[in-house]
Amino acid sequence: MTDTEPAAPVRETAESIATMEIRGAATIASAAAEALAEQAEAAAEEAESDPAAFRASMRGAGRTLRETRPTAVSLPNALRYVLQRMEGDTVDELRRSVVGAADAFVRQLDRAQDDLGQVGANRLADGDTVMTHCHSTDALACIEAAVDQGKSISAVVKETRPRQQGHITAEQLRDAGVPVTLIVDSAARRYLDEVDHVLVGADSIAADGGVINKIGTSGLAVNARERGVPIMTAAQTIKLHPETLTGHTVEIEMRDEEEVIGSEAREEIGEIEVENPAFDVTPPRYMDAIVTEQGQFPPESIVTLMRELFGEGAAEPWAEP
Ligand SMILES: O=P(O)(O)OC[C@H]1O[C@H](OP(=O)(O)O)[C@H](O)[C@@H]1O
Repeated sequence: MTDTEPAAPVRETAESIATMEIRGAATIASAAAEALAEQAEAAAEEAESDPAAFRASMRGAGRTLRETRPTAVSLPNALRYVLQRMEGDTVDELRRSVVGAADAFVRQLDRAQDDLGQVGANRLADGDTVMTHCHSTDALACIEAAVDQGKSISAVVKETRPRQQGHITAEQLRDAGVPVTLIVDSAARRYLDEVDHVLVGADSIAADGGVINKIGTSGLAVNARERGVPIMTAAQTIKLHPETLTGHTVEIEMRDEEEVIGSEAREEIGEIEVENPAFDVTPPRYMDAIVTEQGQFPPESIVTLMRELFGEGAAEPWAEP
């Protein structure tokens, strides 16, 4: 480990996030916090009695993790939570503060998901069918809580091209005892007449209530509105994007074309332009509710909660001083 190179656990976590072996906004946040805790242990040995070296090493790890994927704000919010709580005069004090903050962050994340699951479950009635998009642990928490409340829930699960995270959703819902019908994305509108709710997660929520989620969410939301089917986003407050309070937009990740068109098909078709945006923005007017651990909000009012939680702005404690 050198000044610029973080310890192995951070490098491995960063690589796994970039390749989407670790994916899903909440899971990414929790993996990043845990990697910082491991970095703190390694840096404490390396830095011995040099607090400045320890701090520099933690900032470097933060930068490596931050650079993996751009859209899910839960990642920088996790790094902020942990690194802003790094305090102490000695390396050992600094180490303990980082490990403690990372641990508190992960516990808070789990609790928030349980709490928002209860709120989301209250919106679902016994006998309801829910349509899902992609794979969101926050969204699944709502269905699982409804099932725990004794409600009978069925699901229509969109496969979610190009990475087909819908398969994970289908498997997990089936294992939770929820009858599942898997459909291709383009069949969604046809099935909207058969569902009572659309339920999606979020990677980021903007100050105007726009929901940034897996590509295809905005089209689904417009169709749901046209069919009169309510659509909700399940999102812990770590998905609130503080930079949008000051007018910044959320960067949409563009992924490799290989996810859209494999090498064989590419060879057959020949030269052709391919684009692969991973996310899109659903305007607040097409979303009925944002369900968080602090209750449900009309999208347009989420800015109030955002100011309360992130009003001090979007610090970058991983930046070089
Ligand atoms: O935090 P949870 O609710 O688990 O997931 C939130 C969102 O993260 C995922 O992104 P990706 O699959 O990492 O690109 C999906 O867009 C999902 O809706």
